[in-house]
Amino acid sequence: MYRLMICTHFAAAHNLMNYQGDCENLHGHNWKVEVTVATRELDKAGLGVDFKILKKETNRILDLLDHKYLNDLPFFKGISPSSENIARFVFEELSKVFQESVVVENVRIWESDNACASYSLD
Ligand SMILES: Nc1nc2c(c(=O)[nH]1)N=C([C@H](O)[C@H](O)COP(=O)(O)OP(=O)(O)OP(=O)(O)O)CN2
Ligand SMILES: [Zn+2]
Repeated sequence: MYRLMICTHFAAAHNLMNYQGDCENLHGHNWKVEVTVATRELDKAGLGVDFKILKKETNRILDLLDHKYLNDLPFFKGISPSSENIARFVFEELSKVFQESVVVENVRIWESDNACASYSLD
């Protein structure tokens, strides 16, 4: 199995729902996003998936979040826009993009240099 990972980022505002503390107030982050996909097959160029395509498709999804107030977006209606739920959103959207031979394994969302959450099917 080949595993590929790309890193990208977005910036947005949010406030956690049902949370008591600073993070219930409006604030923002520069989130770092790591996406891992797996494939058993390589194309004639020796690529599992072109990193350019993986970045482009991930960034297309992140554009839905970038410079937005996450709590206002349809996906987060009634769902707290935590790093966990952002990871699930990116995972589910990206999983719609690729054929069966390319499996999205993990999406990791870094909220700061020292705190991250990830989502995978396991
Ligand atoms: N499991 C999670 N815990 C928290 C999340 C989250 O998404 N998943 N999010 C937050 C808040 O968004 C908050 O902005 C982050 O708070 P905190 O970790 O305290 O960030 P700081 O920058 O203040 O970190 P320090 O290391 O204390 O400076 C909270 N928890
Ligand atoms: Zn936050």
